[in-house]
Amino acid sequence: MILVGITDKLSARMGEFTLNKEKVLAALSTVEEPDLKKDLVTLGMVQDIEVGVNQVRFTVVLTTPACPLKELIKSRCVAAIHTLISPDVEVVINLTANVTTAKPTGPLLPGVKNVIAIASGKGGVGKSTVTANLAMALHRSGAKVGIVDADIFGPSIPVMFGAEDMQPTITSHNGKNLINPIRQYGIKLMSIGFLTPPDSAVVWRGPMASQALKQFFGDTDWGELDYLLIDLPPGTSDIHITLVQTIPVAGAVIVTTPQKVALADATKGLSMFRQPQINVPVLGVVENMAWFTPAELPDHRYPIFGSGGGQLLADKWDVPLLGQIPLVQGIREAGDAGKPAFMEENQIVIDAFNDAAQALAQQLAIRNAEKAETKVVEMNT
Ligand SMILES: Nc1ncnc2c1ncn2[C@@H]1O[C@H](COP(=O)(O)OP(=O)(O)OP(=O)(O)O)[C@@H](O)[C@H]1O
Repeated sequence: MILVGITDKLSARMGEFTLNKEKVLAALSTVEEPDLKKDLVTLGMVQDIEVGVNQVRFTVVLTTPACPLKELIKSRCVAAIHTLISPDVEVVINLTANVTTAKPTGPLLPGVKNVIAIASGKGGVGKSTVTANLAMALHRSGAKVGIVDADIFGPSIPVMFGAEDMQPTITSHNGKNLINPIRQYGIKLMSIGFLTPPDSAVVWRGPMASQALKQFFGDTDWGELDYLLIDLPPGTSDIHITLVQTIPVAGAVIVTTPQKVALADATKGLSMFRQPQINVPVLGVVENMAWFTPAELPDHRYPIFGSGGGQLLADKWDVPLLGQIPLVQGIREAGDAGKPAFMEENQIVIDAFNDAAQALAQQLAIRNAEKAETKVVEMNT
């Protein structure tokens, strides 16, 4: 966070208006954070006010660098000062972010602010693709991001990040050996794929798989992260239970494709998080392969898997539709080439993942402001 010196005592008398820190605070206390429904001053989002001659500078600390409302908040701050103090004041706003968390600092993942589970009812709907590209979009916005590939039986994150030949190193911290996650394209990654030889069939029994997942949290040095995305196996499994019992999960995202058969499965996946003994808030639905857009006709949308399914699912469970990702050949090609499609130059793809990432970060900020502390789920199994 950039800190600027505070000149709280400086007040400048300009023509018919007085400019001082108190007046600026009073004006900004009329600006509501649209999602959190409280004013910016009460929320502690205004910092480092500096008053100069006919000019005011201050910092607005957002709840996420991926905030989709940044420009709106900025323009409302300017409008409040112009309306309540004077239209002649020059307003300079520095936007920064401090990602919020509802997670207590515990022995596991002490520096990780938000753990987000990415789940799907059915296999092959593009859950790993969505996870990889959401991670890239959040990272580009300025957030610190990691991915745990919890798809123990079919890990695809190493391939999607061109990291299948990489092996994590081990470092000793106070006598304890910790795994250093792989770092690729600015994202920290951990996957069972890094610990087993490529092409070897991994035969894991349930308890072994759960044990491996626990290591990704207990024995991995994640450092500081704003968002740790967990790419879960499709459906419902022991891995899901292990996850919520091991670490506090802030929320879940359900990835689905629009057709009826996928929705029935997605409903099962979603309802699992809503079960009282699991009780992980569902942050929303991402509809993948929402329509087909050919490279040579970027304005065309062919709803080959039907349309409106994601919205239907979201409405049924009263959660937001976070985004719709088109079926684009380049997304598949990029995944196979080991570079998430978000890094390529297809603006349609970049916009789709950016919108979904912003909506996700926004829902999480609302969840962190409204809901109780994130807890590990305790169950008698
Ligand atoms: N929007 C898209 N456009 C084009 N291809 C896509 C899209 N989303 C996913 N794919 C491709 O579909 C295939 C399956 O995607 P992915 O591996 O992400 O699915 P998954 O749900 O994680 O699968 P699994 O059930 O094996 O975990 C991959 O080849 C991927 O590149």
